[in-house]
Amino acid sequence: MRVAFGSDDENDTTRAVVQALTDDGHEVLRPSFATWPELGRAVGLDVVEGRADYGVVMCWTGTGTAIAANKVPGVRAALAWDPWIAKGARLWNDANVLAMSLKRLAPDVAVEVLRAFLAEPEPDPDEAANIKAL
Ligand SMILES: O=C(CO)[C@H](O)[C@H](O)COP(=O)(O)O
Repeated sequence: MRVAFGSDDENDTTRAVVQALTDDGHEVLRPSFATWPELGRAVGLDVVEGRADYGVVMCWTGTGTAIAANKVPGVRAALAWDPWIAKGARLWNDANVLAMSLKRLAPDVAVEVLRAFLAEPEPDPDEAANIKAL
């Protein structure tokens, strides 16, 4: 898949996420930005304008980039910190952008969260009306 990735800082966790995307055969897009609000918007635009299938945004907390991405119409960004939350974001919310904290997730946990998010191909049809109402 094509995954747009942006992070406002770099550490072992962000490097592990990018490495996992590459190892898993995804095409990684790296939009340019200066600030974390721009980062969320740039990744969100890559998704809604069709350059990427999914987005991954990271900042110290994950929250700011999630809010910024969610300001882009059509983006459903979810802040996730464990694989179950990430899976649920895809399954029950049809999230198209994953947001994670680069400070609070260990590299192996962030990679597990990432893989859980990208492994869930289709939302639960029972949630279609709720997702449409978002
Ligand atoms: O977590 C964040 C936003 O939610 C940012 O990463 C954190 O606030 C640091 O930003 P800056 O380097 O611009 O001060």
